[in-house]
Amino acid sequence: MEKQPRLLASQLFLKNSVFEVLLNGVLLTWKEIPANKKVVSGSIHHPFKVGTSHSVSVSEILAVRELDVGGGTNDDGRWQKMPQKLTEAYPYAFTVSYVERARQHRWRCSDVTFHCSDGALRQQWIQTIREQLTALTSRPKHLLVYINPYGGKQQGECIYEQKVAPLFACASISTDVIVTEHANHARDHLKTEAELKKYDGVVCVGGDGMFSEIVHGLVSRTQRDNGVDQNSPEEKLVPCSLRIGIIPAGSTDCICYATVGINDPVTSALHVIVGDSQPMDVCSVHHNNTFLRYSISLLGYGFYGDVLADSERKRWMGPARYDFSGFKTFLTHHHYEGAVSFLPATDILGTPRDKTRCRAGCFICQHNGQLYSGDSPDESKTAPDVSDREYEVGWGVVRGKFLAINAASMSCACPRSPMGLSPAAHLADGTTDLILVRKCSRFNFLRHLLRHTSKDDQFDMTFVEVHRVRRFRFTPRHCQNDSELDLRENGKQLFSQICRDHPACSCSPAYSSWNCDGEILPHAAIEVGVHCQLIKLFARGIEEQPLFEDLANPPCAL
Ligand SMILES: CCCCCCCCCCCCC/C=C/[C@@H](O)[C@H](CO)NC(=O)CCCCCCCCCCCCCCC
Ligand SMILES: Nc1ncnc2c1ncn2[C@@H]1O[C@H](COP(=O)(O)OP(=O)(O)OP(=O)(O)O)[C@@H](O)[C@H]1O
Ligand SMILES: [Ca+2]
Repeated sequence: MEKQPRLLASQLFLKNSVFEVLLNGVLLTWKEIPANKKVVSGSIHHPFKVGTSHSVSVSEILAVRELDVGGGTNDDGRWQKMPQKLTEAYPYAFTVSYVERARQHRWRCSDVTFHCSDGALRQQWIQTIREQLTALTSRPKHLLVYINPYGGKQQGECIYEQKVAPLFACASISTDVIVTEHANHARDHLKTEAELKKYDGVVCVGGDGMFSEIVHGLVSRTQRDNGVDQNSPEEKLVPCSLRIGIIPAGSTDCICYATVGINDPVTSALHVIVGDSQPMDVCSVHHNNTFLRYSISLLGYGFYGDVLADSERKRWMGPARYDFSGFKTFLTHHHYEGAVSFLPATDILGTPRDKTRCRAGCFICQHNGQLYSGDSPDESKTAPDVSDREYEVGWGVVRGKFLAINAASMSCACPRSPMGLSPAAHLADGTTDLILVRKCSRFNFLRHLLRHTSKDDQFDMTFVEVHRVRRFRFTPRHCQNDSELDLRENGKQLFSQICRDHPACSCSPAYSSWNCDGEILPHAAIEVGVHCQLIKLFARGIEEQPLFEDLANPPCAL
């Protein structure tokens, strides 16, 4: 028989008033008792004050602890402003720490301290709250944390020590912390050494690149443990069981921003503590039946590939390198020729031009996710999920000259572009939005880019098309499979020589590079498949925000 949550109701002191405090297994509620109804003596009354009421979901309580009123300070050393009369009459106190929502999806840790005259009553409250927190089985108890000391503004260690570690300690989460010593340290440790059974999740402190390392480590380890060959593009991959938390300390932080709504370390730490879970699609990228990389946010050829390639040489500039290289790449205005073939997702709900957005508890992700990732018990594997009907409808092909070819598996919202590259994309629907920006004038491309910073539709332009797809391939013009790399190198040398000789000419090099979540891929010809809900994050998707906050950011158009 299921154990009934214990119900507790008491009159307790909070600040200078008496409150009716109720715990029912779902909510902790405290409501000020009007002065004329108070039954406890010794309070300092405010007879004309209207009673206030607060509610906190038990699932968002972080911790409860005793408070030593006599000592005058609480656990973290803060001075308690209690009138002496009250501390004498109600010397037993306990503090509940809980999640409080602030503006723009920010979460904060708030404390409320209740006082009573009876030590046994205090123990009963503390014990009952702790029992109800223990019953929340989705909460992590032991985490493996990787810190990239060189991501973003190189603040990773400091952010973790000052903002995150104290919250984990408060919530009784134990951690093993590894400060990485080189690139791919976290990936390789996860892939081969880490004792994953010990942990309830993996947390990375860094940016999208650091997150990508964790995904590669965990996904590769899971496939190896289950005998799945990553080199086959058709292979169904086995989903990872451990959730991943991201404490943002990078330059773009797009995965964090698009799954939480803000890149704020405290908010992310609180999502980890309450044990949130957000499934995410992962794209696998192959070249000639050889696995190259996974992508979770952006696969970009042309503009975003060139921005990244240029910005990697300017890491010393920190996050500003992207603006510098972005401006330079915009002026360069190179286009690239090739063919994009793609398999449209036709059996799903939603299109890239929808006005609705992927938000916490997204119905479209739930619906589309169930189509192929199999809720049936014998279908434990996830897939490059394509229905028979979708195969019959078949592949489309677009050939031409492109300024940019982007595949956004999620919105790619980030502080630079709060709506993202594809505002209606979904985190976990098993598709990616393929955005093709054909060669156009600099002015038109600028109009397109600018729309990423407002609510205007960046796809509503004649030279832009967008398709929601399950799989796609790109073949650059002149590509001959085996000698592609040679061609790329020779091509680059040839073109850079020509352009040096003719600085005024507007010719473009034959090849760009793929930007795969901030890493350069070594091949231009690639094949991509989406694996629906392959990983899970300690997040819940962006929560709807009150209307008044939305109206604070009116759109602008060019
Ligand atoms: C006129 C202003 C237009 C602003 C348009 C901003 C669009 C920004 C869209 C950002 C999408 C980010 C997608 C996420 C990619 C991550 O997996 C990856 C790793 O972190 N980050 C980047 O590749 C980092 C990519 C960073 C790209 C920055 C591009 C900046 C373009 C600036 C163009 C300036 C033109 C000005 C002409 C007067
Ligand atoms: N100790 C280390 N020394 C050098 N590089 C590292 C180290 N640890 C991780 N890295 C690499 O640093 C790269 C960048 O890290 P990260 O993603 O954290 O920051 P960023 O690139 O500034 O931010 P973003 O990816 O959000 O744009 C990653 O590709 C990662 O592999
Ligand atoms: Ca998706």
